[in-house]
Amino acid sequence: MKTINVVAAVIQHAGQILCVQRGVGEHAYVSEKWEFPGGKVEAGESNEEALAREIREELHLDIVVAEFLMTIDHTYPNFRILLHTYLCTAPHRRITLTEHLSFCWLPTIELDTLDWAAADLPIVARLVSPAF
Ligand SMILES: Nc1nc2c([nH]c(=O)n2[C@H]2C[C@H](O)[C@@H](COP(=O)(O)OP(=O)(O)OP(=O)(O)O)O2)c(=O)[nH]1
Repeated sequence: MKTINVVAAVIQHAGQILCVQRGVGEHAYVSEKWEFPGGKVEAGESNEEALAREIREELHLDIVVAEFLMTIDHTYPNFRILLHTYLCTAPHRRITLTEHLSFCWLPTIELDTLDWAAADLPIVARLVSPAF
C-alpha cells in the first residue's frame, strides 16, 4: 500500500483555529470532510517549506510555522498517510479559498463539532484536551 507524507497547519489567530472543508473527491472517506490546510510534501522540500508553500497556494496566506505538534500514522482503505502537524500563526484572517468548499475559524473547544477526516481525529482530540 502506498504511503504519503502530508503536512497540515493548525493556524491560530486571535484564539481561533482555521478549519477548511475538502471538496468532493475520488475517495469518499475524505470527500467533504474537514481538515487542517496543507498537502503533500514534494521531493527536496522540508516539512516547514512544504507547509508554507501549500498555505500560500491554497489560501493566499503567509503563515509562520511555529512548532511541531504531532505525526499521525493512519491507514485509509487505499493508502497510508503520515500526517505531520504543526502549530502555525497568521498575521491576519483574510484568506482566499482556491481548492476548498468552505472554511471557518473556531475556538479550540468547538473543534470537535465538525465532521473531520479520520486521520485528523487524534489531532482534534489533542487540541480540545485540557492539557493543550
Ligand atoms: N491537507 C490535509 N490533507 C489531509 C488531512 N487529513 C487527511 O486525511 N488528509 C488527506 C487528504 C488527502 O488524501 C491527502 C492530502 O493530499 P492533498 O491535500 O494534496 O489533496 P489532494 O489529494 O486533493 O491532492 P492531489 O492528489 O490532487 O495532488 O491527505 C489534513 O488535515 N490536511
